[in-house]
Amino acid sequence: MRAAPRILLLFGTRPEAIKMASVIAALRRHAAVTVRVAVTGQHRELLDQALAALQLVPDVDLDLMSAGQPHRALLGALIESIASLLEAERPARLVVQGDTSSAWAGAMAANLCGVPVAHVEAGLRSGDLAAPRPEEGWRRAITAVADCHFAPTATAAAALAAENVPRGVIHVTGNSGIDSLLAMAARVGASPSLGASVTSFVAAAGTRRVVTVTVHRREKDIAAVARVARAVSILARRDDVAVALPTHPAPQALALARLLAHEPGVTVLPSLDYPAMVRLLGLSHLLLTDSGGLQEEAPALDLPVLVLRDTTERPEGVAAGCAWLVGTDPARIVAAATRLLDDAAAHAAMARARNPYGDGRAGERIAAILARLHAGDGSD
Ligand SMILES: CC(=O)N[C@@H]1[C@@H](OP(=O)(O)OP(=O)(O)OC[C@H]2O[C@@H](n3ccc(=O)[nH]c3=O)[C@H](O)[C@@H]2O)O[C@H](CO)[C@@H](O)[C@@H]1O
Repeated sequence: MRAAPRILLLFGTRPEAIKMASVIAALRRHAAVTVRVAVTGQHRELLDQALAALQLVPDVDLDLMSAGQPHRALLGALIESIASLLEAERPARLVVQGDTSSAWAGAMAANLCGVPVAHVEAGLRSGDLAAPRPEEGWRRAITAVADCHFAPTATAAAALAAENVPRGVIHVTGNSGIDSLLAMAARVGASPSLGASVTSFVAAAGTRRVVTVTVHRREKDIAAVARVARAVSILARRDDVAVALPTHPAPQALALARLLAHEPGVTVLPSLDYPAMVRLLGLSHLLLTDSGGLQEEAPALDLPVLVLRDTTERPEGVAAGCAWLVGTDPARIVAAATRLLDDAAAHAAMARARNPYGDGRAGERIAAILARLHAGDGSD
């Protein structure tokens, strides 16, 4: 009797868990493959919060994060532990997602061990190795060792083709983050107790319009964070606005929270669990962010987004009219936000623009391709 080939999915952070969840669920419906899930624990607390919200239980937990660990020490530990895991598990394929250090280390360890790599969310490029660093470099390195590339959009597929990745191994699937978002928005809509940690903020906001702000990119220097803080403090003084500031363990997010903690119109929230974040986004009038995942999610919820970065690897949202790239200049941020707060037609045009990131079925498409690729490779 032939054993079904194993597909190992590996990740370590909150956004990866959110974007892998639908791929894992869809792959588990294919009897021709055995699905194994391993987590690195790269961002322990936020990962665990997301796993719980998604009802996802990993088969293996490498638990590699430790307090005060320098990033380069984490990278070494990741390579060592993932290579040992691959030797023990002997999967037919490793699947990684996006651009985190866990994804990079997984792809490099698999290359070392001769395990083929599939990359979910392939082909994103800012064109600048320094923004975001290290993610832009990690993406390019993963592309170099993968032999199966799941591009979320035609733009991402074209970026891969321009780097000479053969067309036959590039698949345009949509972004799997939209699958999880739509599923979670439906769950949150049906259950008032889900994501209840934002309820008191929402009650206090009353009739004021909610402006949600998140900043956590590690390449942002403190001066850039201070510029964003200045812009947010000006917006928060409007009597028709309530600013929600969910934090993050990254120093940039903590610095922004410190700078805005005493502004009366700003509510600093802890890092929200995924249902609470989805509830907050659903109630927001405007989103200001440097997050990658939030740039994708906002258009699917008809929420205009101002991107607090100078470049983005997600030009589709800007081209579709769902997002404006505003950088970190306070005057520019305030002018854009003021326009969207005061000009209902401008806000409506942005909210109505078509979401370019997917239809909620990316996980199904990715799973079908992986199952087809490995259906014949069982071992005796
Ligand atoms: C450079 C870059 O763009 N890199 C991205 C990066 O991550 P990111 O920038 O998207 O990271 P975050 O902002 O942390 O996550 C976002 C998710 O978290 C939810 N959320 C947010 C705040 C909160 O309080 N509670 C929550 O639940 C939110 O709804 C959303 O789903 O890694 C990904 C994986 O490889 C890549 O895809 C991706 O390119």
